[in-house]
Amino acid sequence: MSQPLLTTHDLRIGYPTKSVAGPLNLSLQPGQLVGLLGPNGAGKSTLMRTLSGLQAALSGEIHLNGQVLASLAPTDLARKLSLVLTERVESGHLRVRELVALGRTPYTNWLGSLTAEDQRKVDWALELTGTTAFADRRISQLSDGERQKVMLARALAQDTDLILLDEPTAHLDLPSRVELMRLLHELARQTGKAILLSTHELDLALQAADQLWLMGTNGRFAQGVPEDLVLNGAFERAFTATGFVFDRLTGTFQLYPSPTGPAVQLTGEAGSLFWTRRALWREGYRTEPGAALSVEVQSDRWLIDGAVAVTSIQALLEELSKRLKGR
Ligand SMILES: Nc1ncnc2c1ncn2[C@@H]1O[C@H](COP(=O)(O)OP(=O)(O)OP(=O)(O)O)[C@@H](O)[C@H]1O
Repeated sequence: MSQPLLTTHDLRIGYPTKSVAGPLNLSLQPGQLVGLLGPNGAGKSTLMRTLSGLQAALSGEIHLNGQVLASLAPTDLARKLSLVLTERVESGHLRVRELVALGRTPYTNWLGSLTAEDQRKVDWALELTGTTAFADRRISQLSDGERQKVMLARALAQDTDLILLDEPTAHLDLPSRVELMRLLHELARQTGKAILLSTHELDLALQAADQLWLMGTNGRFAQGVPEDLVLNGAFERAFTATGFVFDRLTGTFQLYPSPTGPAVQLTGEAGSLFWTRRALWREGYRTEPGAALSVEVQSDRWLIDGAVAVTSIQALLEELSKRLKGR
């Protein structure tokens, strides 16, 4: 494994009146997408602000490319690390290319004039984020998803080894969230940059991130490959206080974790089985092997007690309800 880009050493984060988490001994590798997850108030923003130098650590050290972060001058820091915050951009009157070019500020002279190399980096950043087509539009004329990609382009134009994004998917619809996560994953791979993003998108982060940093309540912390954290229970523990039950089999949180209604034996084809189980649980049915009432999921139908076939989950629920009333 290559040298870590960022490490923390017994880092404690928080406020003069309140310690939020620590001691944290973290490490971030180049070329990796890392998802920072945790319930509301766990300390994700506090950690992001501390790692980006916006907020002082309570104690401990952060090393970036082997240098102590707190000792770096602002311009040096801006050449090593870029930060994309959730807040809407104030500069709506700027055109996309102008905003992305602001990413070159740490490299330009006091007049802010761009060299050919700066222009090349801006073009590269627009290209990588798929924003070249609206480079001449004003920021105020973009959708939230487009604007978020432009903010990412600005961070790329800044050409730092580390990019931190605080809830980049916050205002986006599902397709845009999926697209942005996929883009971030590809960018980490293609550019060798380390990307750390805080998010509430548990499902997407589980799929896209190379590593997860899990912040639980009470300062609990775990890091590792997402699947390891699911299998060793750390993922569930980070969210236990939320009152939801995490289903390791499906990687989802259960809204109806322990139904107490009539038992159904459920067998059959995997894909439809998942959705059938979900509908049965919502209606309060328990799914148990050997139950008197049986449902077999076949490719295009559901067979009840080996005899009656229905062709939709709605019809299945109606039929089950009828049968139970008749018992
Ligand atoms: N300026 C502050 N002074 C004191 N405590 C603060 C301050 N800002 C945040 N906190 C507290 O620090 C803890 C962590 O907050 P933080 O905003 O980092 O959590 P978060 O995980 O980002 O939450 P969310 O998911 O809701 O954005 C919370 O208990 C919060 O109340």
